[in-house]
Amino acid sequence: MYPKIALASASPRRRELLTQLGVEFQLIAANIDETPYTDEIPADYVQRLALAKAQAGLARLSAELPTLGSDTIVVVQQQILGKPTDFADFQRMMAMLSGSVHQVMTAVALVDSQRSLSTLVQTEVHFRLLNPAEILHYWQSGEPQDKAGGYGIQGLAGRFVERINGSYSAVVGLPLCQTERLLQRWQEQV
Ligand SMILES: Cc1cn([C@H]2C[C@H](O)[C@@H](COP(=O)(O)OP(=O)(O)OP(=O)(O)O)O2)c(=O)[nH]c1=O
Repeated sequence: MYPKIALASASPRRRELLTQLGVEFQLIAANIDETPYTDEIPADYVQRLALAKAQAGLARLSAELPTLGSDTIVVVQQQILGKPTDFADFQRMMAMLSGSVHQVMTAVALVDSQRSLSTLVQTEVHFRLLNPAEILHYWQSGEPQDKAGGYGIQGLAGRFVERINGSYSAVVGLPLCQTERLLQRWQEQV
């Protein structure tokens, strides 16, 4: 149904979500510098990274395919939370998320040497209050370490989430509905 694509990602979640769409894909590594520019706003940052991942992946392919890159960030009090570097960093993040509302932004970009399409999906996530014992316990589970904002809604941290307003799959790493729409737009343009 959709053209075969390349997925420029090392994330197992993105792999699973793309499989859910029934898209045939090959994996390609895309290592990019994720440092934000000075004064870069979160929406610009996440879109720039998704595009950079897609372009880096495309550049490594031996035979060209439309290449998809994606990036997810957690934004709270105008700050971008990436992956926690250590326990102290994680504690700082949990203190900001506990009992409050934050935004999860996921950008998706699809590129080849001729064109580029992208989308940005924003979801509001409401966390209940967290206590120090469960924060320590959660860190020790090993789940927070490779995740933006230090949590996985699809895992043990699901219990912290009172409600969301937006796309669940976007929080996990790839918005299913909007990504499918992107693939449809890509095909229609040919
Ligand atoms: C908020 C949240 C993030 N995440 C994940 C999604 C992303 O994999 C990760 C955010 O980091 P990213 O830098 O977006 O992606 P990544 O480094 O894991 O993979 P890639 O190779 O594609 O760059 O956090 C969850 O799995 N669940 C959640 O609830």
